[in-house]
Amino acid sequence: MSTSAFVQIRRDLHQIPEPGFQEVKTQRYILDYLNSLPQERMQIKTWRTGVLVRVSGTNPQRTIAWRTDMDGLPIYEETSYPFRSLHEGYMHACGHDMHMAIALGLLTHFVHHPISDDLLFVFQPAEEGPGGAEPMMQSEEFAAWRPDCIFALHIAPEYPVGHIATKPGILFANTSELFVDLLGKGGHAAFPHKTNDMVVAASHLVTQLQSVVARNIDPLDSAVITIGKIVGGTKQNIIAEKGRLEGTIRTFSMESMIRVKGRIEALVKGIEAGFECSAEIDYGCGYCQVYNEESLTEAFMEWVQDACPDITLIHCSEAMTGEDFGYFLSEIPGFLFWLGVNTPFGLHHAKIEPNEEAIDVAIRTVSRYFVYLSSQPIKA
Ligand SMILES: CC(=O)N[C@@H](CCC[C@H](N)C(=O)O)C(=O)O
Repeated sequence: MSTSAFVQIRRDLHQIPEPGFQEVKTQRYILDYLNSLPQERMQIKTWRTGVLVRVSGTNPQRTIAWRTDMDGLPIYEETSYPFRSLHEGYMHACGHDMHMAIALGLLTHFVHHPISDDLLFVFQPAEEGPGGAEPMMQSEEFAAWRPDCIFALHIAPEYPVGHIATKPGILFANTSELFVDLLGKGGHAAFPHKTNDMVVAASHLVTQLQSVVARNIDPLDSAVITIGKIVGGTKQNIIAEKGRLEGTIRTFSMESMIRVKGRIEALVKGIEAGFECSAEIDYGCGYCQVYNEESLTEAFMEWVQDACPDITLIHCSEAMTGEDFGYFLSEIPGFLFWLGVNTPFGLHHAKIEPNEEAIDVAIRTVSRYFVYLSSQPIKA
């Protein structure tokens, strides 16, 4: 199959972004594509809206896994693409369409050119939330095919095509979603003294939250609190009875995560007292850090340096991004790397247009890496 076929696959998938655990059309698309391939070496299972595909090797000593995420984001697309999202209000703005096309490209390559080891392709739902990796790992379907090592990539808008960036050890942060619901007393805009205004309370809370990272976390450690959504009120002359903040917390250490949550809880109590309202905190889903297994990552970086003259390797720093791929890495050795896609708009931006040439770069590099890895003795 030619490279442009996987660009077309990416475009097809780009048009049908779906929220976590609702990737029904995406799963159907993947299954239909798999049906078009020679079946002899493949075993296929579904798990919820995910797909697991085992490609048998010629003389397997181990199982090497490749994981892609599948879900889209609630964003109104603003790209210049003729193949824009057909699902209004949803967009593949985090590159999962690129990731899936790359995974299908790799899978197709190995169906036609098997290596000695078995391969497992993991199409995992709900990376953006509520998190598909952890329950998928606990599933019977995954357990029956549990791999010996696992790898993944994530597109990186800031790096040129042909650049790969990673590092041993921690690459992405621990995350926790954050939802705060405030309940006060609504009323007429002209009589604020008879109400408890939750727009004002929510505004104070957003401002106070800015002090947590600045004043409660060791400056040599890192943490982020982002409030990405604030909801409150119904009309310009009605005082809002309810307010809601939706955000996310990122930390490198679990100690900082506990500290941040403790401070948020204290500030929310202060808001309850100060604004005579009640509040509820919900931490939604949380992901553990992405920790790249040191020896495999170092060996991969050396291999890229020595064997891939077409690739520029970047030794990057860790980032405050989250990824539930961290759950796989908490039990199975492997790593994640950034793949340069050279676009001025960042991840989660309505205008992001990753350079599709990166699809071929990734298929070429990872397929060569798996051939290399499969030729290496298994370490005791
Ligand atoms: C790669 C990436 O952008 N991942 C997401 C993961 C989000 C997890 C969860 N919904 C949260 O917001 O905490 C990210 O935002 O880093």
